Amino acid sequence: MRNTPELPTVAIDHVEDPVRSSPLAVFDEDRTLSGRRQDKARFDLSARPAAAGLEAEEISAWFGERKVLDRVSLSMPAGTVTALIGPSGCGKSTFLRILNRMHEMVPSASLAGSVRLDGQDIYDPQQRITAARRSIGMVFQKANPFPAMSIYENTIAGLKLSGIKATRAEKDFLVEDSLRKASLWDEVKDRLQQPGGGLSGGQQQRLCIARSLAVSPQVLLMDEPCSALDPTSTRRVEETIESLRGQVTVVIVTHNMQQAARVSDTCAFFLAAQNTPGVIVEHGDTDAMFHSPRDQRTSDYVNGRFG
Ligand SMILES: Nc1ncnc2c1ncn2[C@@H]1O[C@H](COP(=O)(O)OP(=O)(O)OP(=O)(O)O)[C@@H](O)[C@H]1O
Repeated sequence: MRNTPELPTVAIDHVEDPVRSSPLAVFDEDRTLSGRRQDKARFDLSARPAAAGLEAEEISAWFGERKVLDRVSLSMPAGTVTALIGPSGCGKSTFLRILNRMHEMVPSASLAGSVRLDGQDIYDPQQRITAARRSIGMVFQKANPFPAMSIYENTIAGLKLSGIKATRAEKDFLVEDSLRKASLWDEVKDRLQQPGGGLSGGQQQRLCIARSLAVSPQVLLMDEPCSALDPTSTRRVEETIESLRGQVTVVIVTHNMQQAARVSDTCAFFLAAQNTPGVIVEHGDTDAMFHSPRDQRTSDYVNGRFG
């Protein structure tokens, strides 16, 4: 990966109204003393959206003049886990960042093609960037909790940034629920007010997953989330992915073939031949990709013969 920015998963673009675009907010009609109507945002757990399918169609990407992806199409069905595999530099992370509009944050970057979330083009000019980023969360290779913020506040940081009001009981519920889903609750339940930066690397990564889950994403993108973790932490993250199946659509970039085989339903093998942009050589059912690939290059890669 190159030096693209590592942002919190809940980056907010202040030009837009973050409350209006939040999937967790409902609006109560309220009247001020002068009789003027005003809407008040409040937290509503029942408003949590279901997993959504992602369809990438004919995606090409450039950094300056250099084309790094060429007409890549991939369907990521709702509630499934898709692994993106392939040698270094073939465009997996670039593709992942295109799925939640992070690629466009790199000044020289451009792209062509479309990404549809439940049929809606996230690049449609009518669509808000913040809405796309909130529905499509991201976890990075390097854990990035807010170090001085408590574990409790870290978990619900997205709620706060969205300006959504929640009662103490609702926040407590969300903190526990998100930390449980991220397989971290038992380890931190007695020290929720301690700083997130005081956790181990593996725990920090799971805290970041909990923070992403707390804003109820429909899709969770994970860019080599275990590459800096020990085997135990890796197993916990994989358990989390397993438990999210059906509830959230997960797309994970991994260099670990055993991990791809363990966690994913479908796999996409990316490859960039010398001086050419990355393409998907083969994609399909993970079992088939590992045991009876159609393309010799896929067979060579999954069996460790190159890359
Ligand atoms: N910010 C950037 N500016 C210029 N070129 C970039 C930038 N980020 C990535 N690239 C280039 O785009 C190509 C694809 O990079 P990308 O990080 O998407 O590949 P990758 O398959 O995820 O690699 P890795 O597995 O090593 O993370 C590479 O040639 C890389 O050098």
